[in-house]
Amino acid sequence: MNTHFHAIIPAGGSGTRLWPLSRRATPKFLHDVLGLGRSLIQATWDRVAPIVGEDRVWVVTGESHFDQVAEQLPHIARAQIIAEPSPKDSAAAIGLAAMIIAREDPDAIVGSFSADHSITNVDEFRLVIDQAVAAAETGDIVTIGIMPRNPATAYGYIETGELLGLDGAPTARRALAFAEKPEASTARQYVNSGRYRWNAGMFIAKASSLLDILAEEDPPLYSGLARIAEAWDTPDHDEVLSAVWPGLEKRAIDYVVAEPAAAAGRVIVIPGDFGWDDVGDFDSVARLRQPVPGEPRGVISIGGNTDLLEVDASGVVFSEGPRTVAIVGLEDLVVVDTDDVLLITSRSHAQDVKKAVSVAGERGLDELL
Ligand SMILES: Nc1nc2c(ncn2[C@@H]2O[C@H](COP(=O)(O)OP(=O)(O)O[C@H]3O[C@H](CO)[C@@H](O)[C@H](O)[C@@H]3O)[C@@H](O)[C@H]2O)c(=O)[nH]1
Repeated sequence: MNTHFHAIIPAGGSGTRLWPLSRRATPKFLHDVLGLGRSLIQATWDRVAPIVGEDRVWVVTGESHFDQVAEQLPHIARAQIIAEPSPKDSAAAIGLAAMIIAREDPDAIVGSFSADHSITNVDEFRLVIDQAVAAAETGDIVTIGIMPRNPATAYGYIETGELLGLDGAPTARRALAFAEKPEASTARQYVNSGRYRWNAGMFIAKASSLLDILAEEDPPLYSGLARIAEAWDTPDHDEVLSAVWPGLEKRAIDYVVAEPAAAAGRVIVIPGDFGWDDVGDFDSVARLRQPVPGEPRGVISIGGNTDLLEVDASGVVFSEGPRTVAIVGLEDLVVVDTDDVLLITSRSHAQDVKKAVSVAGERGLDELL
């Protein structure tokens, strides 16, 4: 075990495509979306804590989710749950954690692992992360590239270049560029070329390298975070945080660190094929719950004490209540039954659920968001 390797789990995405299960007050990472008996953030902890050691796992989350995270992860030190006053996207979240870690451990290597992903082959994941840590010793930013299964438009793509022949990381390649969420036709070209991989949103790097790039690319964000990190364990914590945080720009780590580093030839990609999925929508939930890939079974029921009456039907039902749900003669249906919202859609429209959330927002139905 590399005793300088720390895991950062950013837990802040809104998960609107999994609404009304995922809400502002209880985002998707707090739910047992996959029916594993563990929420997505607990499953993330289960994967990364054995790799880095329990005392080197850090979570960055909204202030309002602090208690729920602490309750779900009883083995994390409360000082390692970094609470944000408001969402400022992944660059601020990961940057602040990296600064706080680097103050304690200047030789730290940090790896960011989303709180809401699914990985089915954990042994292979571990081997790939071991390679990533070895590659990070070069001082470059290391990312994981997943072999695309289809021309998805919900992911970023990484253009891969030559094999680097690194010690401890035999499959490492140079990453030439990132392309965030391309159009469908561009995504098809990428997949057909065989040179592109999905960006799994994992970045492994020396904290000092990551922070140097952040400082160069976005000086105001860097200096704001540096002020906060400096005051983190001091009596000035609250005052500095509330003075500086609201003014920070919302930017994703992909734009602030990964893309400029790739342009400077400083990103390494490790190919990873370990059953990765970002559990982005109900279609992916239904797929992940299939016992046999590609073979749909009847209706999958998750949560609650729901009795399910299914006749010639398939799809996925989430229910928080005791009501019986009957589905007759419908294929690939998605039903989510909560106290105040009933969502009915199909797996093929799963991406559009976020539009319902926008409509609810426009109508001022904030209590439903
Ligand atoms: N703490 C905190 N975390 C945040 C915030 N915003 C985003 N995050 C976290 O940062 C990670 C990525 O953010 P997303 O907003 O979910 O990114 P995305 O649109 O899915 O795209 C990224 O991930 C894809 C893979 O899932 C990539 O394919 C894509 O290129 C990109 O890296 C997630 O773990 C999310 O919880 C925030 O304000 N605060």
